[in-house]
Amino acid sequence: MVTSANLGYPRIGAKRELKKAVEAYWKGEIGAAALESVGADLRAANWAAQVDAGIQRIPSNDFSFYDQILDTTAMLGAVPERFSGLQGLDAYFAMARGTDAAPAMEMTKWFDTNYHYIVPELTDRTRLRLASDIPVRRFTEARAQGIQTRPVLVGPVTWLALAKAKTEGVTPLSLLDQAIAAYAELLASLAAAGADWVQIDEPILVRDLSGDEAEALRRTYAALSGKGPKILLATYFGALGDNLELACQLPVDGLHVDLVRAPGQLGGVLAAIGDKTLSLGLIDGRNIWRGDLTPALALADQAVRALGADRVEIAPSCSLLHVPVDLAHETELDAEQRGWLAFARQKLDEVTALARAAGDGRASAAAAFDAADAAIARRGASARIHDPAVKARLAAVTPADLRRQSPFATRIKAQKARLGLPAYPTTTIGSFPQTAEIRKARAAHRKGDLNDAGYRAFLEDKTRDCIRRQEKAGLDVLVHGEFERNDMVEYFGERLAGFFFTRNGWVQSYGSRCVKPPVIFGDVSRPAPMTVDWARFAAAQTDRPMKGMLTGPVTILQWSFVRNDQPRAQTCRQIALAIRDEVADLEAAGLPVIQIDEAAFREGLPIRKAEWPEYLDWAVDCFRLASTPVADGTQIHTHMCYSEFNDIMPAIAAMDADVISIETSRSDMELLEVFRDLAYPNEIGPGVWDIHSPRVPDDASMVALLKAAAELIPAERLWVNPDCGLKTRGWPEVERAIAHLVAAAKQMRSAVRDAAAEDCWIAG
Ligand SMILES: Nc1nc2c(c(=O)[nH]1)N[C@@H](CNc1ccc(C(=O)N[C@@H](CCC(=O)N[C@@H](CCC(=O)N[C@@H](CCC(=O)O)C(=O)O)C(=O)O)C(=O)O)cc1)CN2
Ligand code: MET
Ligand SMILES: [Zn+2]
Repeated sequence: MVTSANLGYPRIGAKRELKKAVEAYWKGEIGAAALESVGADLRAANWAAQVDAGIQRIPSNDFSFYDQILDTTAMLGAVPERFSGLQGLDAYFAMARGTDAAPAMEMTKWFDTNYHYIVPELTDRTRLRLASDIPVRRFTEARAQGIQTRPVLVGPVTWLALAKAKTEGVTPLSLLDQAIAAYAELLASLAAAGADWVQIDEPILVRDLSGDEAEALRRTYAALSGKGPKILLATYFGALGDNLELACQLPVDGLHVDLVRAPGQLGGVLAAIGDKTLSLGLIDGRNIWRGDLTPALALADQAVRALGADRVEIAPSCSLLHVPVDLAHETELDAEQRGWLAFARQKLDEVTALARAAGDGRASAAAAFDAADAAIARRGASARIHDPAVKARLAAVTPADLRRQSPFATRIKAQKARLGLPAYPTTTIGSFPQTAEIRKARAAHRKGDLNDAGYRAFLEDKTRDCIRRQEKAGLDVLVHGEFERNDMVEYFGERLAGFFFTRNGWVQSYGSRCVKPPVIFGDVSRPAPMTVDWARFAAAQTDRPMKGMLTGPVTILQWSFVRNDQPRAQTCRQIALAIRDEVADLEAAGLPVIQIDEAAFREGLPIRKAEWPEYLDWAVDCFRLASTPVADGTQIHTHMCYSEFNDIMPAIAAMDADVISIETSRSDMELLEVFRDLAYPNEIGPGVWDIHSPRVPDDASMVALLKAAAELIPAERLWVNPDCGLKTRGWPEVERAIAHLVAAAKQMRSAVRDAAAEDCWIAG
């Protein structure tokens, strides 16, 4: 028999129950017991759905109130000292979100996904130990419901590899022995509780590994094997590549490989796997397209022939955390498009159909296979996918379309003359608080309870108010606030041809925050301007420079579910042309500054270094294609957040934006050393306010960050701005923080003036 398995299920709930409960807990509206009970209900419902689908290996401990890496950090007792006064859930959430007394821990992207994890912090005083038995409690909880689960653990080597050492001389791997001891204790408890298997995720096996990391993997699994339940080592998001032998030789009982991203690795894995069980990741856990079951079955058959049915499992490529919960809730999609899709719940059915067919022949799951074949064929043949005009326009793009008229040194003079800004100009990243009132109005408009004129008037009011507040605070370059946007990608998806979107296709992005990625199914074009009306309206409300606000092509690509019938680069170029038209229209409407956000530029980087140059080439070209149709005097900004940028600085420079605003405040400006070392030529706004935390920084802390920045970057090239947009914050904290931000810029300006006066004095 071939076994059906799952690696992880979305925990937010089909109706985002977890988000609502967690946010209610933060607001003090419900207590810890009520929150725990929502968590228990979600887990029970998820287990039931998997039993119902016929999944035989069902995960537990894939649930989390915020993030599974943070859970592991707490489990290993690696709570940073600044949170030591807090207990239980309050300590846990404080680590993620910060408190007035203790800044939050860093947050960054999980491999190449739009999921963010909380970065573990290690110091010379960190002592790892098994500080929590949550995985055992979850296992027992499922058992009480009659379900034998396979607990999921983040692997110790991946956890350490993602951690950041905060004191000199500490390297994460120096804590390996402590981690191994904690995991050994945990595995023993799981075995005692009745667990026969555990799944340990070591996705770092698809990265370029250092020799130390490879050695750490060997040491860890030599120590953990045979000490408790059987171990399935899970790898995903890519090929094992040069780590294939290593992965196959580790003394574990099973190995999971991603055959959606890397189908070509099956032969090599079969040759090297020895007597392990092999879990085949055949259903795409990163996209929403209906599975192409026939070629997947060919791979499964190959594995069964080589290993025998009893040693083969069929699974999604990775945890289903990265796809929406259930297509059943999409009642407004047209029948054709609906037939193209599979969300988490549907993917479970695909897994069981494949497992049955791999064990008992295709005929045993004929209906599922015939339906899948027909759906795939219909999608390929759909007339809605192809637009000859888009293809022709793309073919006609020339190198001149990728260049500004003049080099930066010339452009910046024209821009300075036009904008007349002070030193250390202040601005924000675009969005202002998306209050409950705004979301309610948008929901009412969508339902038809608020008509177009009423919604428009409401938004005009909010926009005017936002501009007044920015003027009052004394900001230099203003924004309109993005109140008309549900999300910076979904809004554009809704206005571009080649996209459709879902009503309830939510995916967790970080903590309680979710996104509803639009679906790119066909050639992309812009039927009409998307932002020009609002930009023009906003510009007319003030004498100060107004910044037009767009999302860039790479970010729209990265945060959508992308068609899988042509290379991503091709799709991205089509989006770039659409944004290029919008940029030209904003310039024609008189906007002197246009920001093109590329928040996901780094996230799109392939996991393997060997694939970086190709990606960076087309990603930079796409940004340039989108951003270059303007005159020298129009200032192009870009914005990036939430990533480690150090290793892609030359590409960021090659984008040639006049100004880049970039997230830095949680990492103490260390990023700017790279800007300095590379002699980054253009202007930079290093974020001085961590907007992902409710904590309001004072002006002194911002001045300290700016002084650190001014040590590294010439003052005349520095801007003052937050780390990211303000949509998740409330107005009271925003008003206080922007007042501090403007005050900090003024203090820096007076320092510039004093220095200038001193120069005069010396010269005189
Ligand atoms: N796509 C994307 N990826 C990203 C980011 C991003 O901004 N967008 N930023 C980074 C991550 N940061 C994020 C920051 C904020 C949110 C966020 O605020 N998400 C909102 C949803 C945003 C949204 O789509 N809002 C819609 C729908 C809101 C809603 O829930 N409406 C209610 C009704 C209104 C009500 O009564 O509250 C409903 O439909 O039930 C709107 O404003 O219209 C949330 O979780 O709550 C997400 C990610 C990286 N990745
Ligand atoms: N302009 C966007 C905003 O301010 C950029 C956000 S990047 C995640 O919200
Ligand atoms: Zn941002």
